[in-house]
Amino acid sequence: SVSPTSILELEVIHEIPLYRPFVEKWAQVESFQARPDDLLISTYPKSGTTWISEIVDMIYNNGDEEKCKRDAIFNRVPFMEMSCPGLLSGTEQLDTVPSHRTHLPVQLLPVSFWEQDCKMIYLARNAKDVAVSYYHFYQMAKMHPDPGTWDEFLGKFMAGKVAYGSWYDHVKGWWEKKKAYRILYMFYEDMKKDPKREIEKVLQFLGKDLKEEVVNKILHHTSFQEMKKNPTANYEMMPTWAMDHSVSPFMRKGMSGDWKNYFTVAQNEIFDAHYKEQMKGSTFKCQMEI
Ligand SMILES: Nc1ncnc2c1ncn2[C@@H]1O[C@H](COP(=O)(O)OS(=O)(=O)O)[C@@H](OP(=O)(O)O)[C@H]1O
Repeated sequence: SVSPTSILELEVIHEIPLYRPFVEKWAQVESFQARPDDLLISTYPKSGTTWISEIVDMIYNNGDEEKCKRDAIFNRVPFMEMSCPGLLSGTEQLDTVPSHRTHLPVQLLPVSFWEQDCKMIYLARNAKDVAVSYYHFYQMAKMHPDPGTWDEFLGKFMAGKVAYGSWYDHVKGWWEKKKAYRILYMFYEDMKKDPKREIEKVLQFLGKDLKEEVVNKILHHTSFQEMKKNPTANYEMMPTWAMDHSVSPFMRKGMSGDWKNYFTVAQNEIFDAHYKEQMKGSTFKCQMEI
């Protein structure tokens, strides 16, 4: 039988596969006017966007947890290119907030962000864990086409035939841009290893000085365990027609190295060879586990 999700297909815009409703409202994204003091959080999907967004909101609110529970994370740090019938689009929300998030590759980012020289935080996560997390997300978030089997999905991921295209091009594109723009390039694996140090890097980048007890509060509030049970951080405030947490929770495992539970030995060998080829010539380095 054909499930409603399996009849959805991605559109392609400037060679990047993307959700149809986003593409239909593309003109609004392209013409978006960033302000010089806007902060942009940029990631390939499933790389820890929600985690770094919660950290940034806690920093802006000086570690006040109650203030950070004022609304769902997807409204506190709006998703720039998001458009979905029945929900406020990202560009409609952006005027009222200091920080935005995007999954766009560099070539699709509205030019105003470059022109205004906005500060940007890019967060990368190793490709294998991203693929596993994305596979689960494809199943629970209803705007996706049917991912097929894990093996089929992994093939699509490697070929860049998933929403937002190639992980390899995405991380490399932003890696190059950081040479010329104000980009703090972070890694999910570093955040898992030493979250306090990484929060301090963000503070420094934003020119914020907070007392150690406040930093410790941010650390606690943004841990996986706390965010998983926090309805304003765990996406349970999304309507169930958009996300079904009973299929797979948005806050799934929050660990590094879960790919080992999914990749077969053969898949891993093929993946490693392909990875080497794709990342050839780049100085980008990422830990596959911690
Ligand atoms: N606090 C914290 N600590 C560690 N890990 C965390 C945290 N918050 C979210 N996550 C994990 O991040 C994955 C979701 O990524 P994104 O937020 O980028 O998803 S999205 O692209 O915005 O849909 C998803 O990863 P997986 O668990 O591997 O699926 C989340 O569990």
